[in-house]
Amino acid sequence: MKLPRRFFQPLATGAPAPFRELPVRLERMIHFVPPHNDKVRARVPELAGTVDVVLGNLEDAVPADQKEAARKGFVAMAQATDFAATGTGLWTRINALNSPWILDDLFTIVAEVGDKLDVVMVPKVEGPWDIHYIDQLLAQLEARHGVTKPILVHAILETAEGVANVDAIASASPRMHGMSLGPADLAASRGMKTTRVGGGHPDYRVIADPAGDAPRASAQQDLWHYTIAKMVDACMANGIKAFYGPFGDFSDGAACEAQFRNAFLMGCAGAWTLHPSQVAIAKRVFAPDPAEVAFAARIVEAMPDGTGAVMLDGKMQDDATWKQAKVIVDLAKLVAAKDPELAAVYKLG
Ligand SMILES: CCC(=O)SCCNC(=O)CCNC(=O)[C@H](O)C(C)(C)COP(=O)(O)OP(=O)(O)OC[C@H]1O[C@@H](n2cnc3c(N)ncnc32)[C@H](O)[C@@H]1OP(=O)(O)O
Ligand SMILES: O=CC(=O)O
Ligand SMILES: [Mg+2]
Repeated sequence: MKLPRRFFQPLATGAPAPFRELPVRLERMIHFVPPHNDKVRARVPELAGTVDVVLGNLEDAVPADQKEAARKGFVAMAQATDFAATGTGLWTRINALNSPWILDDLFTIVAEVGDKLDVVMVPKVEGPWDIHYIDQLLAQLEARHGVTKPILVHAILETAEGVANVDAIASASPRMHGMSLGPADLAASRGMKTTRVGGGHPDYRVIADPAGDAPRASAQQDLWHYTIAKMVDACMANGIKAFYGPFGDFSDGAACEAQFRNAFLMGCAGAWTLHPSQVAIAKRVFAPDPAEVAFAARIVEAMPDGTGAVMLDGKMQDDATWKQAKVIVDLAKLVAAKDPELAAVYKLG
């Protein structure tokens, strides 16, 4: 374990000091772009103003013979657009630590566009040792290339070992931005019997006790509840953010919305969008419900210093519900600052 006083020291001479607090940013969706696909890449300047984060994906879904093209495409798209002008985050997902591509990914990207990059998403993180490696390497590259803003690290939780080590991953470095659930790789790693990317499974259900000859009610359960809860606790305990990852069935918007909403209600800040059709879903889900915002605002107003007990519409409010209300009001303010339509609906001062 590193000494507490050394936790925030830069890991290389000349590297920027790590953030003490995460920058406050609205990240309802992390929109995946395949940078080797010229047609999709050409849409990025227009797309950038409509999503909270644009991520250039270099890992899975990029064929092995296109890895170099994806890396070059990412550099080109990072150079072509001023993401900061619209408050849009610029992220990349690098290849896994055991792949032949990761060094070229980081060496090229930090050298070429390190000053524009907000977050590096690291796949298949197994334990804190993976984060320590990336942390050190990024510090060396930041120092070499004069990058002045620290590049953050986002881990994908997608192996059984990673889930077992989730707390240690979340607290591994001040560079940690957050974590995303990777249901496809995690399902494979755990030996789960599904070919779906996220969402439920019709055979994962509970069944009511028999009652004579009546048909027995049964209901589908959430395969991801346990892991999302574990991830949210690990992240929030360490002051970083939790995200739901991909939902693979683009034809089932309702199921995507239900999966995203469960994650939102459980504490996640956002989810991945892999297709333009999922962006509107994420915008709808990861902004608080206007009626909840109005009620939360009444709680905050009724308890100006956040202490005591009051009744609102027959419901008891106290210091704890004031904190719940603050979560909703603070998020609504963040959304309103970016979305004039919701700002008009929320009517927050
Ligand atoms: C499962 C574990 C993981 O690792 S998930 C993360 C890895 N996967 C990805 O990053 C996939 C990202 N998405 C994609 O590459 C594409 O959406 C794929 C899956 C290839 C489907 O594309 P396509 O067959 O063109 O779909 P489509 O005809 O319905 O597209 C309609 C128009 O939208 C465009 N589009 C598609 N995807 C994106 C995207 N991610 N960002 C921006 N634009 C996108 C298409 O080019 C198409 O455009 P147009 O209407 O023809 O001009
Ligand atoms: O990378 C994401 C996953 O689900 O696997
Ligand atoms: Mg994966």
